[in-house]
Amino acid sequence: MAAAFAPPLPDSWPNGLSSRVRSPEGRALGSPWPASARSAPGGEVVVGGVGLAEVADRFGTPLYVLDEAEVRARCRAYRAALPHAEVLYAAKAFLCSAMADWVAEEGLGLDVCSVGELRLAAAAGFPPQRMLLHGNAKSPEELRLALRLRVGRIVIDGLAEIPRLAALAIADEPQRVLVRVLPGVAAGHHTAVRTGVTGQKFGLSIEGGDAAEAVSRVLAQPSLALVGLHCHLGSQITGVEPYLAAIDRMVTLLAEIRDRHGVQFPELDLGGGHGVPYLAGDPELDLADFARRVRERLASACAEHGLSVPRLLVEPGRAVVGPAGVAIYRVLAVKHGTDGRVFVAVDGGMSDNPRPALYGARYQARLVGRSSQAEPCEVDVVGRYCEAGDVLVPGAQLPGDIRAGDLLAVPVAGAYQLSMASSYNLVGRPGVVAVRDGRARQLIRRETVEDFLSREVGR
Ligand SMILES: Cc1ncc(COP(=O)(O)O)c(C=O)c1O
Ligand SMILES: N[C@@H](CCCC[NH3+])C(=O)O
Repeated sequence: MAAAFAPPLPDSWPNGLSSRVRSPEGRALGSPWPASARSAPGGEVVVGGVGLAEVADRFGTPLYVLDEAEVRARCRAYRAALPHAEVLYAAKAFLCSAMADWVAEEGLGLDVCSVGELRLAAAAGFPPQRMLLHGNAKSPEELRLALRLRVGRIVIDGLAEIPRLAALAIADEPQRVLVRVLPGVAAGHHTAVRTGVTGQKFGLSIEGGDAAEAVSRVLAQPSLALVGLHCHLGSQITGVEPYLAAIDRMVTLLAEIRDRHGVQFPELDLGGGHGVPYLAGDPELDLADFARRVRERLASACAEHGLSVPRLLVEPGRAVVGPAGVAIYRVLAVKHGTDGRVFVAVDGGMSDNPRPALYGARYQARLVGRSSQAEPCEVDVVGRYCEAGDVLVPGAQLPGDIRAGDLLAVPVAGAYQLSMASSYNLVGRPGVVAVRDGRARQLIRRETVEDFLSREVGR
């Protein structure tokens, strides 16, 4: 479908990383739609030059559409904003071979956290030297594979991991490692994703002394080369302040390490967590502001302690891929409850997007592929899974004549949806299609009953 002269959606504007729309207080406000999204005749919405209703008809629903140009633009925006830093895409947000290719071609590194992510990325040709392995419970298989592939860095997450990794690594070719520290600063959209403080399973605490102890033990291992410290505060953070507070704590620790061991590290990894808008006008992390203030604070904190400034590493996941994705569902049933509530049930739900059920995450939904003059009404967009909590968009505003067979598009679907999807009710996970320059390319096919049967043994 041609998109050349189609107008932008009413709630779409240059979004995310360009941050041209601001609140009266100067905060960056985002659009939930990819920058390429356009309205087209007949209620069609065009993304990457391709109509959403058109791809839904072609590939079936539920379907996840990824705007390749949006992913690439976001990678480039990171490199432009942080030219001296190393930007590693956090694969847990979403990974497939094409995604690995785009990220590699745009010059980012890759943060992986399992054998699966490691092997998929390596098979796609992603250079292991540009990968970094995370995990609070790394298996022996993971450690061995990471060492065999010679990944760029392994992030040590606990004291017990040090002798295990050191025994597997070779002193002649020391493995580069970082130590994951809890700076005592946490932020993010839900307690389940706030990881910068004690009381949760990740990292080594500063106050309790575990972080300093880990550094001493790693330095004593000839097969490990400690290149820096790491922290990750949480996910969906929209302000810069938590990162600045973390820098202060991390640099103080770096100075203590210098005083005790006489070493200075070349790297400091601030993790990911950069927030994106899910609803029109939501706040988002302003990347330019982040880049400027983080650079300044790191320089001033290091100067105060007489340290040389380490190279910055960041690990954004959601901010690279989240706004590039749109989920498309078909309405299967509309039910009018006796209490006046209207339930619009679609052919996906909590198995392809568990975020509303897990975190109360908010989304918006939009009718696509049909124009309607009907007055908007408030409905709950629910899924098809066997739980009352399977509500995708509570209180959605949709045309009053919404009916079975209609298509709904839910933006900001690129991160932590398919990567956390399940096979609940054996419905099968949706397929993924990449759109670019008016062309649609299937990246992942829909999961089928044959896939489930193929895993059964002895039948
Ligand atoms: C260690 C680490 N790095 C990076 C990320 C990516 O986070 P986000 O997708 O919020 O940028 C995560 C997940 O929160 C993480 O645990
Ligand atoms: N899955 C979470 C983010 C977790 C990030 C992983 N450390 C979310 O959707 O918000």
